[in-house]
Amino acid sequence: MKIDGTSYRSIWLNDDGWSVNIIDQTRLPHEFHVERLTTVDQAAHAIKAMLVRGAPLIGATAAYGVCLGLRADAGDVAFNKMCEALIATRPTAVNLRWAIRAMQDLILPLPESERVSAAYEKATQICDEDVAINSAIGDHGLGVIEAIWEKKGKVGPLNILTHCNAGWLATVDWGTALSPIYKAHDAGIPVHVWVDETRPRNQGAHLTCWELGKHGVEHTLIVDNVGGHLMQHGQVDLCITGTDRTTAAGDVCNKIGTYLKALAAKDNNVPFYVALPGPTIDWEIDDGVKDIPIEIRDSHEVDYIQGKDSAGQVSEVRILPEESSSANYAFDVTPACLVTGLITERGVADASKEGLARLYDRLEYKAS
Ligand SMILES: CSC[C@H]1O[C@H](OP(=O)(O)O)[C@H](O)[C@@H]1O
Repeated sequence: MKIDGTSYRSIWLNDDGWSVNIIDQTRLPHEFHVERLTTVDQAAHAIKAMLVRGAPLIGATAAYGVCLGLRADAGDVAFNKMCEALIATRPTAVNLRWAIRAMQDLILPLPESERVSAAYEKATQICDEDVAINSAIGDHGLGVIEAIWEKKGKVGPLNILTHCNAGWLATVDWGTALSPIYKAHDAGIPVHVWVDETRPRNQGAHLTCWELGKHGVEHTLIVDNVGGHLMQHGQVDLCITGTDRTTAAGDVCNKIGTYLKALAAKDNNVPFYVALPGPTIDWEIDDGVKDIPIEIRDSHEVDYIQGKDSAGQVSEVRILPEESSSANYAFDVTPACLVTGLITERGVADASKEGLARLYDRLEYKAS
């Protein structure tokens, strides 16, 4: 996507052909900083500390992390060790496991002399495929938006609520939940986005607002608990969120608070769509609440909030008493029954085993 007229992806190879550039998302929106990764440990840290985040981008960063690690040591022992270290960075987004498995399937049968070049080719392919997938999600999501816009009598603006950041910063480009919004904006539909700030790391305030602003999309930041009120008063025409892992039965794991938004949407008959790239589907499980590991992150993220003060200095301040403790659950699971539809690169699927199996030619999976 464009930043002040310059096109960027969220991750890209340097001119040296081997080191990897990322946008350090922990510094946005107040500072745009490009971080250069030269080792697998730096890639692992970037994922764990959320310099990069978002399921597809986590997968892409892990794939390039393998490339960087193989440059240092292409032997089996080192390779298996780096794969374990990358997998251990964050437990919920399935793209991380998928990307590492793809690299293992590719690399292990190869002689050491061929591993580095093959890994870079695969990592580049993963990134390019992600961009194509997300653009296609945007096209199919545009159809959903156009239908709701039509039904509304094309009386603007079309109010869309989103949670966290599932924009181009969460992927290599285009984004998932925001891709249909960008396409609708570019098609001249007057979209307005309610942006959940998304405590505790405020990906909505820091990242989604920044992205939408750079693309000229009208938006309003809201605190996380406002969404239900807006829906009760007819101020939300549809919700679109991302997902970090969706089960074969259509249960959706996404940033903490998504489930509550889906409940409010159901109660107010507001369409609740999830933008879902194929690599984010976990075909090995059906029950998301039971089987998806929910990341519990350091309480520091809850206890402190980051911002820029009136002197223009970026710092963080503690928001609770020293003697109080906090809990930091990073994701929750929205059962398929609360999801209106899954917007994928192949089309819009019902949030069901049958819906996904049909769309992904896996009809041998019988609805359980
Ligand atoms: C397209 S994946 C976006 C997804 O990832 C976010 O989680 P995190 O920022 O912790 O990586 C959030 O769940 C978004 O919906």
